[in-house]
Amino acid sequence: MFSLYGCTFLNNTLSGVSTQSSQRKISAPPPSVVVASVSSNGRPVDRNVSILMESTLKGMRDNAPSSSPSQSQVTEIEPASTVGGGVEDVYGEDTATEDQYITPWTLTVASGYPLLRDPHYNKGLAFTVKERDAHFLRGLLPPVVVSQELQVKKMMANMRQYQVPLQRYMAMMDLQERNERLFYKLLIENVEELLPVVYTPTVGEACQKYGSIFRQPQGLFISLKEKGRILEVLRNWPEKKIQVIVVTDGERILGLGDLGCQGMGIPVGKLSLYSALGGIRPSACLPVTIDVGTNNEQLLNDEFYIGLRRRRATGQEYAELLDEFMNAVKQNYGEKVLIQFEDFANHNAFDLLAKYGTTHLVFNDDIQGTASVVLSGLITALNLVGGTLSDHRFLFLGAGEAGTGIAELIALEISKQTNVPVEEARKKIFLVDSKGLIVKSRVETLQHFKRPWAHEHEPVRTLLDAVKVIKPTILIGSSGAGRTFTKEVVEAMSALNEKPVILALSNPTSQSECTAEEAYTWSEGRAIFASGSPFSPVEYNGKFYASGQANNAYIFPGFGLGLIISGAIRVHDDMLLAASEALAEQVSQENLDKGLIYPPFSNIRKISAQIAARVVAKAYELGLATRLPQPENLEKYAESCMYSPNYR
Ligand SMILES: O=C([O-])CC(=O)C(=O)O
Ligand SMILES: [Mg+2]
Repeated sequence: MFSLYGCTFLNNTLSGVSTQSSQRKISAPPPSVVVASVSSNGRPVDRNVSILMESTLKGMRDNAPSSSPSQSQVTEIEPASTVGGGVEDVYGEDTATEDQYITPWTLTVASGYPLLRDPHYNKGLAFTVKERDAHFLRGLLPPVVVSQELQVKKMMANMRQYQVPLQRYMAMMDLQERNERLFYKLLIENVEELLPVVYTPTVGEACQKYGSIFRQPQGLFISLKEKGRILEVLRNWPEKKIQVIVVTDGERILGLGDLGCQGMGIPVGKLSLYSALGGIRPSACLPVTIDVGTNNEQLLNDEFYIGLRRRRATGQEYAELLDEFMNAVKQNYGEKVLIQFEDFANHNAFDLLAKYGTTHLVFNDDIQGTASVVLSGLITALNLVGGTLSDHRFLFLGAGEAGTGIAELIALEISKQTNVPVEEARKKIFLVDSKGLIVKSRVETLQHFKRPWAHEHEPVRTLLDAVKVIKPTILIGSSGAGRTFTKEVVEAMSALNEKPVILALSNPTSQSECTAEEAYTWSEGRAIFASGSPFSPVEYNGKFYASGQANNAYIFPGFGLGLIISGAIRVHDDMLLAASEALAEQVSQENLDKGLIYPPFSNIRKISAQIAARVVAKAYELGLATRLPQPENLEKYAESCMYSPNYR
């Protein structure tokens, strides 16, 4: 028996080793990584073989200390059926299941050329001379050996050459497919510059053009054609130890509407943030797009469209596919896998969250993540505008997932702070939808998630009129409709308030309710402004105004990390409140002096660790954590669990 990177294996004789040209026998000089397997009895390799192989790899890949000398050690692993212990993940859990151990197998090792094509292990020019010899790379690379730091510098210089944002996006995706660690190092070290590339606003354009730019699968596509076979589809994914899934059905991609199957860019982007900002291992992340068709005529007529060419399934057909997916996920990955719902349309998002919130570890980023980020920004804004939350009046444009999600979390916080029932707290919050102010007389025709906001009030048709009669101190845009905070609206807010708080949350930039420049100009520099997508600092009357990015990217990576490392089995609203408070505490006096209500993204890993620590603490307090015993220093613990992109 021997130990490799914390995983214990039994030695045994190997037979039937493959000798394909790209693979070497196990007795060859030091292998780089184990990547392929064949059956010892000549039968074709079946799935169970690769499952164990891949989990084994995960152990090697993710658990290895960076200085581990055993990287070039020859590895012998017993036929799977007799391996007892399974593979421990980073949190010390045995994750392999019985049926992963049934087929006898042997292994071959990849080295040489295929190693340079494997994004998980490729280091490009950073392979040292010793590594080049050990892994049969001599001559395959030019002589120079460079550091990862120099690679980052070169990539950033290249990246800055591209004028068109979508070219930068594609360059980043290429890098992710070529050298994963370099991709994450680049992203982490240049987060403020690259976030708008891999995330909003550019990811929106990427989704719109996904059919044309599609090169490699970056996630799983589960369409109606896979009905009855979703478990099988999940098992086709090469990574087996999944901890976070971001899933969309593409019906409401950012504020861009129904992009069908091309919504895949969103789960891919969100999960790269999970790793870069929240430190979740890339191999533990699974992007999923459920394709039930699209009602987007333009896509249906686009010859490059990559999805099902049919109108959206609804009702039972839709519900059954989703149900099969949710059950298959639990069956395949256990109950502690986090499923993040992303960019579903309102008519499904609330129902899915309610339905699976009691049986799965689920989180809706658009309802809950955005709410937590906005509440945090408002808690911080109180330092600039004075008063407590309950002293303020809130007006929303948009009564969908984000609008009602934020409104509810604000009401919960007010209710907690002032000891009034949440129904009472809701009365300070008004919402306007496409038909005007949501009021009692409309209640019969309202969707269920809008009903708690139907207050006694006379009908009001427009946002401007609503501002005039409600007299809000805080105006929040979450409608997905761009340029709806007009000059008149911002001026009305500024006439009512010395420092109007204006949040234009809709994404991407084209859908923002107003620009930073408009907010500062029309309010004569008095607005406390933040937006979902980033804006550059604005000069007004000789003074520069920077604005914050009120985007759920501040919360979901750390929130998810907290859920995972505590072994949480359910999400609870109190965890969202804890996350909001943790984020608010990260805003410094210096930030506040500049009118910023969010901390800079450059500190995001530290911020995520703080958020995770608070979520972990809350999970234990609520009895929802399963990892025992509770770690002592939660922040240190969270940091110690975070993925590092440095080469080993
Ligand atoms: O993706 C983003 O930037 C924020 C978000 O969840 C959305 O707009 O749907
Ligand atoms: Mg979203």
